[in-house]
Amino acid sequence: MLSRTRLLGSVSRFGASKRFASTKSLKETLQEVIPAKQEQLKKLKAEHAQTVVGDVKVENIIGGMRGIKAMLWEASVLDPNEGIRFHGLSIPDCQKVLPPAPGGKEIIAESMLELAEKGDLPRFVEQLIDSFPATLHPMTQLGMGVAALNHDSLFQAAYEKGMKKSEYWTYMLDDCINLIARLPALAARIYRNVYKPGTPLPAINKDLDLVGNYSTMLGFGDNHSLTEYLRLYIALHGDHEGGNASAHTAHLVGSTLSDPYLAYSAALFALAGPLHGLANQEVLRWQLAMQAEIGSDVSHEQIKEYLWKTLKGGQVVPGYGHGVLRNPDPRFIALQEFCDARPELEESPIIRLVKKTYEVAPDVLKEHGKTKNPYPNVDATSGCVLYHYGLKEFKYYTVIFGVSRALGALTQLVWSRALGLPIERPKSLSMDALEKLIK
Ligand SMILES: CC(=O)SCCNC(=O)CCNC(=O)[C@H](O)C(C)(C)COP(=O)(O)OP(=O)(O)OC[C@H]1O[C@@H](n2cnc3c(N)ncnc32)[C@H](O)[C@@H]1OP(=O)(O)O
Ligand SMILES: O=C([O-])CC(=O)C(=O)O
Repeated sequence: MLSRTRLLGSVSRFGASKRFASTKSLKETLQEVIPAKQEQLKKLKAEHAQTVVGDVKVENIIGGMRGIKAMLWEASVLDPNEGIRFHGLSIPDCQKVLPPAPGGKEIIAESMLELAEKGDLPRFVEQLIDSFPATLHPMTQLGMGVAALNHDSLFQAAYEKGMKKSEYWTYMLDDCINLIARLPALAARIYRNVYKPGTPLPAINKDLDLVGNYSTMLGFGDNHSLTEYLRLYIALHGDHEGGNASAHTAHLVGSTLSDPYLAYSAALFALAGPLHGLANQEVLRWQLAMQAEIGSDVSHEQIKEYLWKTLKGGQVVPGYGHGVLRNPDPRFIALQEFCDARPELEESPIIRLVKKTYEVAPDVLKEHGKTKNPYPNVDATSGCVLYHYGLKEFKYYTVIFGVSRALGALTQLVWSRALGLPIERPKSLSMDALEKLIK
């Protein structure tokens, strides 16, 4: 059962306007707010179906659809200069209004959904994960585990029985909550198998928040600093409007009425690319290689040289640049503030190196002259704090991102089904057809 008494942030994330404790379940709250959203969509269709809101240029077609306004996404909107807003709230706003876990200070992603009660994995999924070789990348394991959870999809079962379109969202919501609840056990099992084989996995503690449980199952339950950092990390990575590669993949696959397990599994494989979520693994690998080559106590000049070596080698500087943002990512700033507030992090060699890199990289990238955004994104710093606090296996970092991104991508799947959005199917063109169109 979902909590009837403590629904603050979860209600906010799913789009209701209330930001105070509610006695209603999430489903009851959604039942109340969905009709108004459906009405809003109906009105938009009836009154503005032909209103033009942007142009499509050839550069958009050949440039990965960058800049085209082409998706509905309810939970968050990204401004190129200010960064992400969740239901209108910036990251500092969220830090003011969302509650922490008991005994903690950082905001928690789910803010009180009692997910722990639903968090255990089916035995066959545990066996499946245990059968993978430790050499299989943790993200591959996560995607396969999530896909296998569709064995128990309520949405798929109800579809087979012939549910009505108006009922889609309720089954979708149940599946999405179950998936969010099960992700920590799945992700922690992968970590245990790959990096700590043979160690026991603690049972889920029904009195702990989602991330508190995740941290405990990872074996870091006594590490209060890391647990608090994970809470902030998972809250910040939850959503980044709809067009990013992982969220968009979930949306596309979900639009075929695939169940949320399949849709989110697909999203995870998009997140696993080095230009997207895997960049947090790449950043640490790159910063450690820099440290190994030039040391930790280095000058700006030495870092500049290393940056140029990377660029001249034809590689991207991981953690810098963005498809939409044109300023330093406010998630990067929030994580830097976390570091600045803790003396042990200020002293950490890897964190100092990341910070020093930030002091010179934008100017080097400007001089290099290619990237539209020479500033750091969230991945520039997210891994180094994990590393400092003892979670050193950086091939695992994108799994933590994957636990988080479910919050936004799955929220939208519920909205998409509640609003009856259609299958996604943009028009493609060959180069010949494009040239004909230009003429
Ligand atoms: C959570 C996230 O997903 S945040 C993003 C994480 N990814 C990274 O940090 C990887 C490094 N960054 C990048 O590769 C890019 O900036 C991306 C993928 C994030 C955005 O890509 P785009 O929108 O295509 O960026 P942009 O339009 O600025 O690219 C123009 C050129 O600059 C280059 N460029 C962009 N960022 C960088 C960078 N960090 N280092 C070097 N070159 C860069 C591009 O590769 C491209 O080169 P090309 O013309 O030879 O193809
Ligand atoms: O918005 C993007 O394209 C990439 C990103 O930062 C995210 O998905 O968090």
